[in-house]
Amino acid sequence: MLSFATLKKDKKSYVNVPTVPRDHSSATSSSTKDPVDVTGNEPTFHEARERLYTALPNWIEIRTSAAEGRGLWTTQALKAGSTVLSAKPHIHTISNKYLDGCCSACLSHGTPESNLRGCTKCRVVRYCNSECQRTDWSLHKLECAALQKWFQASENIDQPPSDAVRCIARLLWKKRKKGRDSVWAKEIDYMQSHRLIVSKGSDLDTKSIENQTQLAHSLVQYLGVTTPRELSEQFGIDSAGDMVDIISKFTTNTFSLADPSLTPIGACVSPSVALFNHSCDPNIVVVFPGAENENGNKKGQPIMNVVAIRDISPGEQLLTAYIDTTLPPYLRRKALEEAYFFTCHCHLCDGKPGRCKDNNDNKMDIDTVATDPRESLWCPNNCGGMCPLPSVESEDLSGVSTSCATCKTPLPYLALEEVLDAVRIGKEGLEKAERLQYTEPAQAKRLTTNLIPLLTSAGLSHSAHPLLALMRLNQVFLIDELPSLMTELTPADSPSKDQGQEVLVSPDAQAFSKGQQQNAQEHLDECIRNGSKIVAGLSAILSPGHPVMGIALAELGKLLAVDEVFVVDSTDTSAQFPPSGPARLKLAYDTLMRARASLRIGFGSRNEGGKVGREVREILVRLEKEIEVWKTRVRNVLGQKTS
Ligand SMILES: C[S@@+](CC[C@H](N)C(=O)[O-])C[C@H]1O[C@@H](n2cnc3c(N)ncnc32)[C@H](O)[C@@H]1O
Repeated sequence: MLSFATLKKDKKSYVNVPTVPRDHSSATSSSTKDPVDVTGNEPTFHEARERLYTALPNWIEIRTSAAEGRGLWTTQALKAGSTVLSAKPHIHTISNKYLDGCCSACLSHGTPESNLRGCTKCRVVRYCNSECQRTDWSLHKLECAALQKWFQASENIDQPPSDAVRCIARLLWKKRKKGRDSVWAKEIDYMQSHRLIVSKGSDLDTKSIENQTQLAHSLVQYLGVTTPRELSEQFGIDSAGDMVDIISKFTTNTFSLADPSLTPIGACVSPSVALFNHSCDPNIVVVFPGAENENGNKKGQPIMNVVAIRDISPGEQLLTAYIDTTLPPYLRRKALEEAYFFTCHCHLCDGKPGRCKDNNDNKMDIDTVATDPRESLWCPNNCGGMCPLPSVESEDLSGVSTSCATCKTPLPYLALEEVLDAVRIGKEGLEKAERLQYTEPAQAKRLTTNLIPLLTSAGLSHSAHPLLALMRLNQVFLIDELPSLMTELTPADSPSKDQGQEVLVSPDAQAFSKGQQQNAQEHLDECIRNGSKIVAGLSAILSPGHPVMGIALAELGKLLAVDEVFVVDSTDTSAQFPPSGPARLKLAYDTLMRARASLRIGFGSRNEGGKVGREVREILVRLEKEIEVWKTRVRNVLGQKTS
């Protein structure tokens, strides 16, 4: 997902921040109140403010509140799809998993043709070309030496240090290069740290302390310093507290670096962008338009774009989501408390969907509270409505009942217990499949494939957790395994009549056996069915302009636009999904039109919906031509019949 998500998995933090009421009304402009005592450095944030955050346009105000610290407010109206700001991250790193496949400077994915060239000294990072290598050299030369030493230190080590260690090291090297008094360094110094909470925390969990200690040790080893004095002189880290501070700043303010299809490929830090606070119903998103963006930004300079995903009024706070907002409230709350030390009080978290006790611990009728699509069941009477599902984790469920919010048909108590058991099994299976997806993909795929029917037959809606997450993971495997037969078909081929059959067979597909053709078609259709359920699930949760929505629609539209192996030559395709022939082309066209509209918001209209938006536009042009060919063919057939 977007935002800070992936790195958080590596670095569970220690204590929960005390719950504080959300109080925007008390937010003050930065000119009247300093925010948090972030560093103790002089000058104070208030004095330094004038020189800092030049990436922010002047119509964005920094205000502070007791509950949230600093945040950003707009003083002007913003249209959905408008770019709020473009910032060059202070630092970025490609994660270990993508080092071989992405250019470490401009983030472009390597292709067999482009052949990313590896650094011949460290043999860890890769670049598109010498221009990208040059752009990164001033930092990579330090990194390169550190990586070589890292591998020399132990023959058994064949992995670079963790993503977090590599990113913090780049940050410290660059800070040293820029100078401690530079604006660049001050912006880092003034980033929010939870050092005080962390240091005071009495109920730290041991695993987190171990992780943090391990991270600090690896960092010191990687930086190549051997004495506290070196650490202090070279990097301004004078004590263990300072070390906690820099790690905390990093984990609190780091964004996932995503490619144009939203795959998280690394981490980056931008102090200006880090000033946006969190909401589970965000009005802005942070996206990375890729190397060739509309501003003519040169390769080798990744850019973060902050985009409004709905119309925003003057005076509203600009809020992004730090976590996956398709998760149900109890999981979002846990993720935010563990990683960011706050309890979210956005309207979705305080709306109490899925709860069966009120704030005074009184049992409520589950159907009297709003249905959260993330915790919902289809109506047992099939009226099309939904029943709210109590959260599996938190509450005493004895005697709790639920019924359809539309027709009020109750779900029998025993059935509810069975559903909740299925949800628990699904949750455990999802966690396991997520852990195994890179190391043992076949097992991860098997898990998702087996659990989806279990949860579907339990009545979970497409948007419910963990069904939606399982379908999304399963789709990754299905698309990966899309038979080569499908991808080998050239898009412009038009099907030809197979003698005496009710089907038309693509000429390229004729090179394959009938069985292979059937399997390929069935596999493609399964991907399409799964993709359309994912789109339905996401639509119930995300705003139409959310980039995740745009990418899911684009993926589905592209699958529908893949040439069929068999085209069912029948006029009655109403019962069949996905449809075949012209009906399928039409559905592909409509889906891609929706994708385009969504991408033009989520990735910015100025940017034509990003790289995927531009791809979609090209496919639409091709589909228009194909639809025209079908129409002409139908006109010709009709003409022959009447003459
Ligand atoms: C990336 S920083 C955001 C900027 C930060 N408020 C500052 O003053 O620099 C993330 C931190 O801001 C605070 N924060 C962000 N969103 C919040 C929210 N909705 N409620 C309470 N605190 C929030 C939390 O302390 C969190 O760890």
